[in-house]
Amino acid sequence: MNALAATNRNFRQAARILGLDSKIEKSLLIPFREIKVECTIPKDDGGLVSFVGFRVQHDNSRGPMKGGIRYHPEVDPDEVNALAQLMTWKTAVADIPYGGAKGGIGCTPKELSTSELERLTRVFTQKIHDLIGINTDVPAPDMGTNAQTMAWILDEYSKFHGHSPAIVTGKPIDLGGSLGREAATGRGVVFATEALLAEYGKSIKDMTFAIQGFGNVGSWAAKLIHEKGGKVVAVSDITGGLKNPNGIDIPGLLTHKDTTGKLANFSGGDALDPNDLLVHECDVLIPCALGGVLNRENADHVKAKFVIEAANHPTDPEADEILSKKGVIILPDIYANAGGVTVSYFEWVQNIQGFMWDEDKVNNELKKYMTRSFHNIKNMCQTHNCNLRMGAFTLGVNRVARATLLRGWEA
Ligand SMILES: NC(=O)C1=CN([C@@H]2O[C@H](COP(=O)(O)OP(=O)(O)OC[C@H]3O[C@@H](n4cnc5c(N)ncnc54)[C@H](OP(=O)(O)O)[C@@H]3O)[C@@H](O)[C@H]2O)C=CC1
Ligand SMILES: O=C(O)CCC(=O)C(=O)O
Repeated sequence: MNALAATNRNFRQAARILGLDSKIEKSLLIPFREIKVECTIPKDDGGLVSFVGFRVQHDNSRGPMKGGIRYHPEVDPDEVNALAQLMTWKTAVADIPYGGAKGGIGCTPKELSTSELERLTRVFTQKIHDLIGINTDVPAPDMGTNAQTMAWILDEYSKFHGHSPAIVTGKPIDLGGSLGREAATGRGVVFATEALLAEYGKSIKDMTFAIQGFGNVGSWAAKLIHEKGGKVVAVSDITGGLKNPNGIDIPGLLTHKDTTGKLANFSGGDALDPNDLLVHECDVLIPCALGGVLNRENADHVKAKFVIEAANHPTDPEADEILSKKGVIILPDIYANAGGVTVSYFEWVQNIQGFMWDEDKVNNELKKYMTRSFHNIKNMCQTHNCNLRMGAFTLGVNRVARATLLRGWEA
């Protein structure tokens, strides 16, 4: 089942639990707008190369649409659609005044030079600049993009609309980015994990962790877990995996990845086949890379007792069912990774106010939002006798449906 079919299925199940009117259900399934653009750029060697870029704006009933832009070879319209819809439920679960959107370009960023990436980002921005805006649709980083990508979008957008720092979040601090945004998704994952473990009388220091992906989200999650006394026993990126039953030296590994660009060849552990990371012995598994990685092929072999979905849509519905039957507790993506968009919201607020918060304020507010959402999800689980994924979906869908109804349909 592809990401869109899986996301639609979860949404429909939540709609059924909530007894949602079928007309509202249908209107929430159809995205507000789907944009597909051709992006041709000159290569450094003088040749031309063409890419396809997407921006799907799913829903704006609760506020401007919000979501990252992904650069990855597997970006396709269905996946972007699913990720945009997930953003709508995520912003509603976090109770921040946004709708949902997502963008992407089908490319392999590691095969492009910095100048080629800059040209590609600028061409994409030229094609969509009149369809995004600080009160309509605010992009941010996702897989394969970063603060520099946001700086190029800000600059290109500002050529058409005047200086507009609030047009993107996750931008460099020097251009109005928020302190704490770079770490926010990983930090939110840690706050979410703490809230979940507390329900079982456990804390991070009692647990062993396996983390798939060591980019923005995975590396920050690993660092913060390590600082809290948790034992990270396995990690992986595209280049390979690493295991150490006594706990990996995460600060050392971060330095190694910074210097070499990869996890491979780090001396503080044994090599691990990256495909085995998800079924490695641990208490808590945190996928922080691609979608669909937990599926019917591997779900039955997962050893973890808890799965924290830091990636978007890492668990397909078949795996969801297998893991639930095994008693594995899954903290769903639309809550677990909401720390990023929550601090994006703080960044946007700071840009609009023209006033910068200090990092402690950002982190303390983030903890408040993550803790409050966890308790709201738990209440939905109790009310509807459902698991955490359906608790989060019903919470988000209900808020969006209420906003949609209140706004009405009069032309
Ligand atoms: N950035 C954010 O604020 C947010 C991100 N997310 C989600 O978190 C996930 C990760 O995003 P982010 O950290 O930003 O992305 P990055 O591009 O910074 O990092 C992605 C990481 O995944 C690794 N990776 C890719 N494919 C594989 C694979 N097959 N096996 C193992 N590792 C792999 C990459 O390896 P390598 O380093 O070798 O390239 C890299 O370490 C995505 O699902 C994203 O949608 C969710 C909310 C917010
Ligand atoms: O920070 C944001 O606006 C969006 C982050 C994102 O793309 C996500 O949560 O999946």
